[in-house]
Amino acid sequence: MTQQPLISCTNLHFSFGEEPILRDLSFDIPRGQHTILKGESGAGKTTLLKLFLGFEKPTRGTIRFFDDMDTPDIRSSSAWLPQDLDLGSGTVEELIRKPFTFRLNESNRPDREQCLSTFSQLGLADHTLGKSFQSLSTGQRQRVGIALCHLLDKPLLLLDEPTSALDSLSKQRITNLLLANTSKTVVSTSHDPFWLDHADYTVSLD
Ligand SMILES: Nc1ncnc2c1ncn2[C@@H]1O[C@H](COP(=O)(O)OP(=O)(O)OP(=O)(O)O)[C@@H](O)[C@H]1O
Repeated sequence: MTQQPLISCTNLHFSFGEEPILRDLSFDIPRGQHTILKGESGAGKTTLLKLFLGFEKPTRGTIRFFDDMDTPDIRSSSAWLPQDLDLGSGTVEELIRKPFTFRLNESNRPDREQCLSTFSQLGLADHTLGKSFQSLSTGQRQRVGIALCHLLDKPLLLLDEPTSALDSLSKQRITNLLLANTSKTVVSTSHDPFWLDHADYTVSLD
């Protein structure tokens, strides 16, 4: 029996003003799999993730979330890694603890050992926790964001170009951390041949 998808898009259109971005897209996001949205720069990959998150609304067509993934709830059920993540000012530890102060995430609040273990799996030194987030390199910021997505432990991960600033060892580490868990649905955008090799499905926006 074919499993019900987690997200289903039907005849999806999206325009910014007069500028059409997405035209008549229909596809499913299968649960427990890694789907990559691919397409040339400007094709609308980030925009599609924002439509999933409800930050933008389709001009026409529908996005249907199954099970507990109702549209108003999508942000509670997902961890989002934006491109060029900026968590603000403060130490890495202060900033990654912040989302766990919300009632929604309280039950997943990690202890220091869990934070350090996740950091270590991503090749981030222990002392990174005490550093100012603003002082980190782009690749370190990206890995801190990935650590946070992992620690939030949500059923859906929405990752915008998660490997764009990373070397091959870091890419492998992310693959091991995020893609080994088949209970999670991962949707990412990418141009990266290494990451594209780790897709179960791809959706082309070209
Ligand atoms: N807020 C906005 N207002 C108007 N146009 C926008 C806005 N955000 C994005 N666009 C336009 O929508 C198009 C798609 O942008 P998007 O960021 O989704 O592309 P992308 O496929 O993720 O590109 P890249 O691979 O370069 O990150 C681009 O032409 C962009 O200029």
